[in-house]
Amino acid sequence: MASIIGVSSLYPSPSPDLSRRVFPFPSPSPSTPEKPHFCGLRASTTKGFGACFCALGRSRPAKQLSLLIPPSAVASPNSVLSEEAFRGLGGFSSSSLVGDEEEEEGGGEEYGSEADESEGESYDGSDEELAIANLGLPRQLVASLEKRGITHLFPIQRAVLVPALEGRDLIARAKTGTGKTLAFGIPIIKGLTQEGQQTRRLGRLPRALVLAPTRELAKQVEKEIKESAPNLSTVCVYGGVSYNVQQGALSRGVDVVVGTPGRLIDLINSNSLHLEEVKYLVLDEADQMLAVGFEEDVEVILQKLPSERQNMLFSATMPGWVKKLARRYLNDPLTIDLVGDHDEKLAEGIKLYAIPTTATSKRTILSDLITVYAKGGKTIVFTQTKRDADEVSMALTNIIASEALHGDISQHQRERTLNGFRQGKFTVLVATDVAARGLDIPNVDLIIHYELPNDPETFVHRSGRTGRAGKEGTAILMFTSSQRRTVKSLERDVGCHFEFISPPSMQEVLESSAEQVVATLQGVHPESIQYFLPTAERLTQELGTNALAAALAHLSGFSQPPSSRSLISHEQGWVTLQLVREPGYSRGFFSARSVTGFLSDVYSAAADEVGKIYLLADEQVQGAVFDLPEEIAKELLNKQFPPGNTISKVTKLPPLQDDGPPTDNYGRFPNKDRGSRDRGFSRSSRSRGGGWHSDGDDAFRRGGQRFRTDNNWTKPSSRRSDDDWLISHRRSSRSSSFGSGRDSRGFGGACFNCGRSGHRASECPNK
Ligand SMILES: Nc1ncnc2c1ncn2[C@@H]1O[C@H](COP(=O)(O)OP(=O)(O)OP(=O)(O)O)[C@@H](O)[C@H]1O
Repeated sequence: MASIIGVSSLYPSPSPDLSRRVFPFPSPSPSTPEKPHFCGLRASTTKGFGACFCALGRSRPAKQLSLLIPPSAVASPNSVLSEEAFRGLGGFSSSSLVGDEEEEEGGGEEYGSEADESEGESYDGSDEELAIANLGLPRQLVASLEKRGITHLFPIQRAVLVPALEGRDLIARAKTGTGKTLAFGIPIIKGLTQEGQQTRRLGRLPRALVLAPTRELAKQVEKEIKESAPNLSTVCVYGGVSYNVQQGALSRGVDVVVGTPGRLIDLINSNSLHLEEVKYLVLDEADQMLAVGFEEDVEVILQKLPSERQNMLFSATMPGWVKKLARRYLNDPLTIDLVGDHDEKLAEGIKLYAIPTTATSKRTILSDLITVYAKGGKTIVFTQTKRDADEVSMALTNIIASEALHGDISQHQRERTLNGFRQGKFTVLVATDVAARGLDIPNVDLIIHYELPNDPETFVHRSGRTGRAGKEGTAILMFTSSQRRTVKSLERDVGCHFEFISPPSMQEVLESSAEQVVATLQGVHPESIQYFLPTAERLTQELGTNALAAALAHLSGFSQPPSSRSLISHEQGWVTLQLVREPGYSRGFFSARSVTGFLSDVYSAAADEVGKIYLLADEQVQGAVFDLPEEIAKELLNKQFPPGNTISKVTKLPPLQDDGPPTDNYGRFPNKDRGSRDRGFSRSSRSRGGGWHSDGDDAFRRGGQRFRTDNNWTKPSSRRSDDDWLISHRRSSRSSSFGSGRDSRGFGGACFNCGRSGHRASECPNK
């Protein structure tokens, strides 16, 4: 028999020899997520690369699908016949899809004739043909899937089904949340179920083995298989928990074992797990096995398996080790790639935003983003380090219920946390990348990359925790100004596009908070309401709608008025003001120095304390916005201004010149300072780990984490002074430019009177 190695998610293959054919391809639409349209095949094979044409089942605009066959990843010319993956479902109805009910229960009535007719022909998929009930699958399987709302195959499931049922070895890749688990699960469940009751003896040895890189993923695969096939015995083995329960389950007899490599090896070595009857091997997230240092363990396990088996390998990328695995352990594998090399790697339905931040403003912005963008739904915030995950979660807890998840948390607590999050007991999970891969948590609305991920793959996997199974979701990337280039690289590498946003305004935060409170109020039990009616009536009489407004304010967490907040840095206690100079009063070139000069003339304390200054983008109007501490701003607004100049507090930022003028060294931070800081952002400083491990027995096995020097992909520690730089930039602008004694020799602004730099208006020679 052949072997199946697992299916992982997606990612652009680094292999330069990957050839691509692009085909119109329907994908699950948010409106009908459960009914993706499938495609048949009009094959063309050129230079050994398989290709298929997928015909749309309806008139929706076609999406692009590519079927990629990297020659280096496959074992023989045969295996590049990837059109096999999309052969009409009818093509195997007479053999592979023979319903086991026919054999076991005399059923199997629902598949056949139509499919038979399409054998060997192009296949124009339709809802009917993708209906799981029509595929001759075990009735129990169809019923349990239907119970979970799974009635039609997803694309990767469709592509894998035929070759898998024919016993082919497979290498597969598809986007996040597109149903890869059932892509291998359905054929395996069918195969095992078909073997009949006689194999269900006590103490039976496992016939299917699924390797997963993390405990959480292993648990999830186990859950998916258990729920789909309650008739089979599925056991999950992983580290961090006692051996006894797992050994007991294995000894009672098992059909499917799902596990992480470390614990699997321990159980094999202790004679608790015997692999000699394994017929199906799935290697899920194969490239991640490499990334967390499991390559040796995986090979040890593969060598212990019977040679007659079917292998399915799911891998987002094809690093050398995965290719070597495929060559060494797979038999003539068929490669199915539903991601492609150049297309967007993110699942559809994920809306992407990017937001510039600084280290100090991050946390305030974070809670506001969650309030405004998650709208009370589930959010996962990804940090780079375990410490950050703890700290961010702690800081959030005062505002929104949140929990941390990372590798230093005990396995039991990790499971409790994940369950609580799944069940909606709290709405914000702050996690390291331990949660980035594979976790399937229903209805996560928002992903926040609190720090940039280490590489594009991690970005895709983190983001892929939302927008699953055809649903919609939002991902927001927080970055500092020096990480702009990395954000651009990310767009290029992932084939995505960010919409750049500003921090939510206080108004938006207040409105969203109120909306969420209103939604919560709608869930209050009518009986509870009765208890409070008399008080509510009295309050309404006394205070009118103010009573309700006060309740909303309190429940929104705004019992006290919101403190002022900069619109530029989003720091609390700061206010953003706008200076506008009327055209008739122009004194030539207007720059940030004009602002500092103006301030020093009007109220020197303001010049001392001014934060970032941005010029207005409006060519017709000379002006700028700038930050001041709240008290100083109040004082300034009470001053008399020279004619033609207005200063006002703004509640929304006007259009600004991008990043301010490049030569702007208001506050004396010439670009060379920035450059030298950037140069300090070196490879050697990037040594700290990302803070997660995948298996307690294999704690802190890691390796393979990569970073790019070409476009600034960062290791966790690269956060170091990047953010600090921004802060010191502004703070030292205060101390160095406008330092003690306000010595005019140290004056870094421009004269308000003549516009030249180096002196104040009071000392202007043209006065
Ligand atoms: N045909 C289907 N119809 C409806 N829902 C499905 C279907 N197949 C799978 N699902 C659901 O879609 C969700 C995502 O599936 P799964 O976790 O297998 O995705 P994945 O591709 O492995 O994602 P990732 O790459 O992130 O690991 C699961 O909740 C699963 O139950």
